[in-house]
Amino acid sequence: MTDNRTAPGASAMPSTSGTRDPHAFIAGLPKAELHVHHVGSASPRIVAELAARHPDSKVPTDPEALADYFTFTDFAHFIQVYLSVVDLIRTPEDVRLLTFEVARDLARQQVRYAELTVTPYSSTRRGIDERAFMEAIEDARKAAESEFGTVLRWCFDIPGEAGLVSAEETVRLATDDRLRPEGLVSFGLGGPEIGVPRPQFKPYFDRAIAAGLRSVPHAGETTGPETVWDALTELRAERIGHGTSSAQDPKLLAHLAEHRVALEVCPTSNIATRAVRTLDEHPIKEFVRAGVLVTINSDDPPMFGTDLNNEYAIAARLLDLDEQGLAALAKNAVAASFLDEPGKARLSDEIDSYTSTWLTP
Ligand SMILES: O=C(O)c1cccc(C(=O)CC[C@H]2O[C@@H](n3cnc4c(=O)[nH]cnc43)[C@H](O)[C@@H]2O)c1
Ligand SMILES: [Zn+2]
Repeated sequence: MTDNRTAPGASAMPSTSGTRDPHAFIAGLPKAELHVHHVGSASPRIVAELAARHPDSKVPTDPEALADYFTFTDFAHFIQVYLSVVDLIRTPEDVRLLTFEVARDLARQQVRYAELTVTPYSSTRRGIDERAFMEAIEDARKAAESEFGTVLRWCFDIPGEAGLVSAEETVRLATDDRLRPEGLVSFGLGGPEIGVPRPQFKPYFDRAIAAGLRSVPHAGETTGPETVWDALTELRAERIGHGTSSAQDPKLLAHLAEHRVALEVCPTSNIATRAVRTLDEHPIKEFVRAGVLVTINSDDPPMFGTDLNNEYAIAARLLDLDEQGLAALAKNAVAASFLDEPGKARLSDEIDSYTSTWLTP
């Protein structure tokens, strides 16, 4: 096991099962977020502002009503609600507002670097001009970096259930040199997995990879480990979104560990969409035990009533981590990110120096 993987119990510091409360440490810990959706990050504050611009929307704006609205019966219900929030984003100015405000919320949690999953198809098909869409996200990315110091990068994902038309549109937007945004680093696949086999997307991933993008599909969130194998062999995945069901296949876990294919684990999301019954049944421990590179992420934080700091606190409890263990987890995300090597070294050093200052009496 390399030193940037979490190894519960490997650290000399007292664990979170002792008296230490990890929340303050986590709040200040510099972090990278690798699995967080653009629209799924719209906080009640952002939703309220968008809904005020478009009062015909059925999305409630009162925070209490919104909490009820964001309670899901299953994954299909989650997607239905998700798409109602997508319907609130109608103009390039809405896109810019959403992106900039999402960056503000990330920066407040000491997220220094985030790969934000954006679904351009959902916006262009609703009539937003493609060039204006790209300009809006890029403009917000640059403004956020200079105002908050948080670096954003994009993952363009295919909304799988919308079919191959959406795959064609997404790969076109991602690879056309006149449109492709500077911040784009990866290509993904989201939405439901049941009835949406991964192999059909191979030609689109091949084109994206040929254009220099990294492959990060969702897989094994709501279907079995065979979907994760498909993502690896057909879509050449370098990281897996969720990958929860990998725990059912020891050979798969060994493969992920050997090839350093990181899992983007989002514990609260898995409970909210009913992919996993309870947090205590979450397979994160099995992943770590098998030597898989585990990263902690928030997915659609306001929709799931969480944020990245809370996901780290959950991981600390499930994995019995102390400060060193949490820092190792944060460094896993840096290692698995698509930052360049100097960027990775800087952020890892920042995590180390924060941790040693914190632990110095
Ligand atoms: O935009 C459309 O018109 C459209 C039409 C048909 C189907 C879809 C989708 O399936 C959109 C799904 C949307 O969900 C996003 N997302 C957010 N969180 C997750 C997750 O945990 N697992 C999978 N997908 C997720 C994803 O980025 C898609 O954009 C859209
Ligand atoms: Zn996701």
